Formats: sequence, C-alpha cells, structure tokens
Amino acid sequence: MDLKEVKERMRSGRLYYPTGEDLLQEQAKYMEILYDFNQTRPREGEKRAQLLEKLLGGVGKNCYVEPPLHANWGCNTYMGDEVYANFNLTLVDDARINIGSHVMFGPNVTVATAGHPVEPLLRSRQAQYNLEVNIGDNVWIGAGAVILPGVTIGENTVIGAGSIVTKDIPANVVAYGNPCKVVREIGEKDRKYYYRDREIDLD
Ligand SMILES: CC(=O)SCCNC(=O)CCNC(=O)[C@H](O)C(C)(C)COP(=O)(O)OP(=O)(O)OC[C@H]1O[C@@H](n2cnc3c(N)ncnc32)[C@H](O)[C@@H]1OP(=O)(O)O
Repeated sequence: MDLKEVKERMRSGRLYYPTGEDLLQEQAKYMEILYDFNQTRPREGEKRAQLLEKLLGGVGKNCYVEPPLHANWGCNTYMGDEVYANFNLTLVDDARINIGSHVMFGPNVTVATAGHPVEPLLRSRQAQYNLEVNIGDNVWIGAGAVILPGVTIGENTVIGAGSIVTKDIPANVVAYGNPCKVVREIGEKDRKYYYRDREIDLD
C-alpha cells in the first residue's frame, strides 16, 4: 500500500498498517517540534505559542497548553480560540481531533482517535483504524477523562473527572462515569450555584 492510500485510510476510518518509512519520517518531524515545546522554560510563553502553531493543524487565538503535551502527530489536531489545556494532555491524533473555542481540559486527559481490531491475528500485525473526535465550543473536560475514538461532545457540556467517554454526549449537559452517561441538563440551578450550595457572586 503506498503512502497516499495509507493516509486516505488513516483519515477515513478504514483499516491500515501504520508502518512504512515515509509515514514514520513525517511523524518524526512533528515529534521534534513537540520535544522542543516540552523543553521550554516557564517564562517562554511566546516561544511555546509559536511552536504550538507549527505543531498543530490549526490553532486559534490565545490558546494555552501547559507542558508536557503528548501527541502522536499534532498536525491532525485543530483548536479554536482560547483553549486551555492543563498538564499531560494526550492526543492520539492519527485522525482529526477537532476542538472548539473556549474548551478547557483538566490535567491528564486523553483524547484517542486510534483503535486496533480485537481479532488477534490482524492485531499482531499492528492493523489500526482511526475515527475522528469532535469537542464542541465551551466544553470542560475534567481531570483524567478518556475520550475514545469516534466520540462527539456537544457544546457547553461538562465531562466529569475520571470519565471514560465511549459514546457521543449531547450539548448542554453534565455527564460523568465509566462509561460516561448524561447525568443532568445544565439549567437554572447552575445560574445560581457554582458548586453544590455555594452561590455565584460574580457578574
Ligand atoms: C481546566 C482544569 O484544569 S480543571 C482542574 C481539574 N478539576 C476537575 O477535573 C474537576 C472536575 N469536576 C467534576 O468532575 C465535578 O464533580 C462535576 C463538574 C462533574 C460536578 O457536577 P455536579 O452536577 O455539580 O455534581 P455534584 O458535585 O453536585 O455531585 C452530584 C453527584 O455526582 C457525583 N459526582 C460528581 N462528579 C463525579 C465524577 N466526576 N465521577 C463520578 N461521580 C461524580 C457526586 O459524588 C455526587 O454524588 P451523590 O449524588 O451520590 O452525592
């Protein structure tokens, strides 16, 4: 299979073998940029922003990603404006990861597009498929959550810490657990209280 066909299969959810010198060489280019990003000093915010722009497929205004960041590619991840990612965001972005604007990631979140067949022989040959992940505007993903291949999370939704998100989650809900399920809609109570019985005292 030539590089063009491998890349087409990588993008489109079909099975392929992620081997071949050309593919590995291309990936190595992004790994070098990521290495530099993770070696920056705390005060080198400007340099980090420039490296993020070189690494990602697209990045909006005022995104802030705490190092260390981990990514299999980087170039298949697209961020909107004002995205904040705490330490150890892990992007298995063999297919596209689309992240909206104003999205927040707690520490140690994993977003994975890649999977392997359960069938042992194909898996022993490293067969792989990738399914795009979509995270809507203004989503907050709690610490340690894992977002699995093919998942779409609707805008404004909150994913609780430690959740394993195996299926799509709609917009405007709080969802958590393993497997992650919708627990409630965001509504009136959330306009009054920011945490349990603590009232909001900010405009
Ligand atoms: C960008 C950053 O860096 S953020 C820093 C990291 N911070 C985080 O990751 C915090 C993430 N926050 C959470 O997970 C929160 O618990 C939220 C936002 C999901 C809370 O949602 P709320 O609907 O307000 O839940 P509330 O606190 O009222 O708890 C309701 C119930 O859900 C349970 N619950 C809350 N969060 C979770 C969770 N992540 N997993 C499982 N159960 C949970 C509570 O124990 C409680 O159970 P009970 O009814 O049996 O008493």
